[in-house]
Amino acid sequence: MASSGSMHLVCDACGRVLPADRSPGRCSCGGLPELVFALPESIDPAVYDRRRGGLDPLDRSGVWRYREFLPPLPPDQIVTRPEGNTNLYSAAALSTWTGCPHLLLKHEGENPTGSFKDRGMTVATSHARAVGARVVACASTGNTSASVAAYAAMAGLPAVVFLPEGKISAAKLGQAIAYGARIVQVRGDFDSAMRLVQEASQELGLYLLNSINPFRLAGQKTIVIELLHQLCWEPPDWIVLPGGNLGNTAAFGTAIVELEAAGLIRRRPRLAVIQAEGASPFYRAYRNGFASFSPEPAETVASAIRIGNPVSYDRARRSILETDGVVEIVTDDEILEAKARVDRSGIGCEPASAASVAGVRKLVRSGVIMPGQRVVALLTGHLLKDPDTVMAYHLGPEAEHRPMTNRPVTIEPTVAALRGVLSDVA
Ligand SMILES: Cc1ncc(COP(=O)(O)O)c(C=O)c1O
Ligand SMILES: N[C@@H](CCOP(=O)(O)O)C(=O)O
Repeated sequence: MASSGSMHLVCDACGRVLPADRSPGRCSCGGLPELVFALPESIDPAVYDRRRGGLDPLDRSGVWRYREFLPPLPPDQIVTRPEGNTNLYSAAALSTWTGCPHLLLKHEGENPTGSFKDRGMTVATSHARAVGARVVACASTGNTSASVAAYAAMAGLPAVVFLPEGKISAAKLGQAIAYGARIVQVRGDFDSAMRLVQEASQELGLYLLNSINPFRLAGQKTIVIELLHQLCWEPPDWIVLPGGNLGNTAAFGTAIVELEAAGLIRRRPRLAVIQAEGASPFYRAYRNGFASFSPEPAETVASAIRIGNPVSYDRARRSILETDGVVEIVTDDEILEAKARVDRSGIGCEPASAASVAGVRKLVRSGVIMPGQRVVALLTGHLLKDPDTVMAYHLGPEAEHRPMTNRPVTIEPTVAALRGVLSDVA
């Protein structure tokens, strides 16, 4: 690989050097591969302002613009749409509902395939191409498979995606089908699909594109880098994000430490990771002081974070410790109400994303987040990712007990009939 000389992989458990010229998998000791490359000791932030307005395809990407924090890969192998450049929003109704006046929402659903996964996928797929991978693969609750399928198609690589049968949204399945991935439905949950794909990638030589792959995490660091750039390098007090397989939690901690070391920020924002109550192994470990960790069966309406054995548990624990972070849980009802409110604000998101907004509200109510603090909550996926949940919320059997519901009406094609249903507004 032309420009990989200054990069290598080490096991984060035993320190062994691992090969960087193939799919980065677990070390034989079970540890996870960590990327090591030269990071900037200091950097003039003006370089990023200049690149933001540039025409170079790498400068236009909200990932590759920050390439000083990415592993060196041959530019001619880079697969990019481009990604990132996602907006920060405020909404008065959400500030009121959460009790957090200084709340911003960073919408990662604005990425090319509708979720944050594209930020990691551009880096990992480029590495896969640079090392001559023949087939790429992932296990997925839906978003990773959509992103893998799209980036593999752009790279001209076959993709195999392992999905828990019947457990991902039709919209996400439709994306993977449309982009041309080979779909393998596994009888079991996401965690069993994840186990299978790790075994299969070793046995069959598939290049693994899940977040166990540190090139994925390198790309996902740019969510934090870009948001701090948008805030003129003045960190918020909190960054609040949903936690599933915990790749983002891992990547965010690394990004914060690296940005501080490079002199771009002078203090660390705290991370608050929000899990669904029914899929909360990380929360349980946090509550026992990280003394032990046990995987558990997972169930939640937020299918994207229906994960009971997160691969990046150890990395994420480090991020919480390094940022004085917290982990909290929210119920499915809280997630659904938060989603309805984010949707009604005109911003919209998928259910797992709304966990972060529900989490802000809970953390304000418990006094962990102070009302005067500046908070950025991450919206991880687009509203259109999960229309089934929208329909169930607004039209399903529970609808009449839910806040913010919106039921379509059907009328005869006459103005008189219309008057009858619009009398409160027209
Ligand atoms: C929409 C969405 N939100 C949140 C998550 C959780 O992110 P992570 O696995 O990085 O914890 C996922 C997938 O895992 C996701 O697809
Ligand atoms: N929600 C994820 C689960 C897999 O996570 P990954 O970050 O390890 O790929 C998905 O969309 O599949």
